[in-house]
Amino acid sequence: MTQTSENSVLLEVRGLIKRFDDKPVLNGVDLVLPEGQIKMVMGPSGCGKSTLLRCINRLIDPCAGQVIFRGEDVTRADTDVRLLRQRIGFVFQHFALYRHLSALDNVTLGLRKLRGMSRADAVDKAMAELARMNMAEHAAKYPSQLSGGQKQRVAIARALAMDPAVLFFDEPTSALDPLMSREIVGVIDQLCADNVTMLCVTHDVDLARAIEGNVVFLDEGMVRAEGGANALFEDHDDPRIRAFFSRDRRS
Ligand SMILES: Nc1ncnc2c1ncn2[C@@H]1O[C@H](COP(=O)(O)OP(=O)(O)OP(=O)(O)O)[C@@H](O)[C@H]1O
Repeated sequence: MTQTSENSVLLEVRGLIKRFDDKPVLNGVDLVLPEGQIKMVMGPSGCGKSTLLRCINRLIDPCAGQVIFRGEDVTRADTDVRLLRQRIGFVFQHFALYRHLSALDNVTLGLRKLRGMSRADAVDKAMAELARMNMAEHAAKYPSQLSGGQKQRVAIARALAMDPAVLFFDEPTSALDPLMSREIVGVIDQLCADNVTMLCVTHDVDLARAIEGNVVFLDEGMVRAEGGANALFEDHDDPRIRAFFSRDRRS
């Protein structure tokens, strides 16, 4: 890990509140993500992790609080939501690749449709990102011909190809067997070394430990603890946090 703590702030969440039909889900979440760093969001099922990601990229609107993205309040009504989403690369648990497109065309699609790139330029850019993910030799294959780990590499290449300011991961290893999970842990570790800014929702204790990133522990819609992954797991004095991690270790 070569990340430093001196970087400027890319994303700041201030007092974020979200209710669904009067049911509180986020109860005042604060979070700071410096440029070039990774933050892992962990916590029990239903504590609001995905809701937090969706509020930040305005797939849903928070009830109160602010999201400051490179100094700009993107919760304002006049925010250019399309531009905001272009600055956030999203990597999903189940890859979300188009089955009828090759790995290469899954990556070129956004470059051509959203960026208006020529086919030749899009292919150059896509091949560079696939090579970065060690997937160049599989570029012509369709998702059904790829392993889960390879599909996730293509999904990451697709997100990176759009030159996002930050990558959001929503459970990037949950759909993978242990061997493929380790493969993706290696990829994320490499992105950390490359100073890619990342916000990663995960249940995967092994991922959080291996990456040694900063962990935000969310419970009942609030940040209950924050710190280095290994320190939180081993030394935290809150029994709920210890219970969470010991339960995960057995699963
Ligand atoms: N669109 C919605 N309408 C109503 N309730 C919702 C909606 N989206 C999420 N919720 C509720 O909000 C709570 C938090 O959901 P969320 O998916 O953010 O949790 P999570 O921490 O990501 O869970 P998991 O770890 O199981 O994925 C849950 O009780 C969920 O049922």
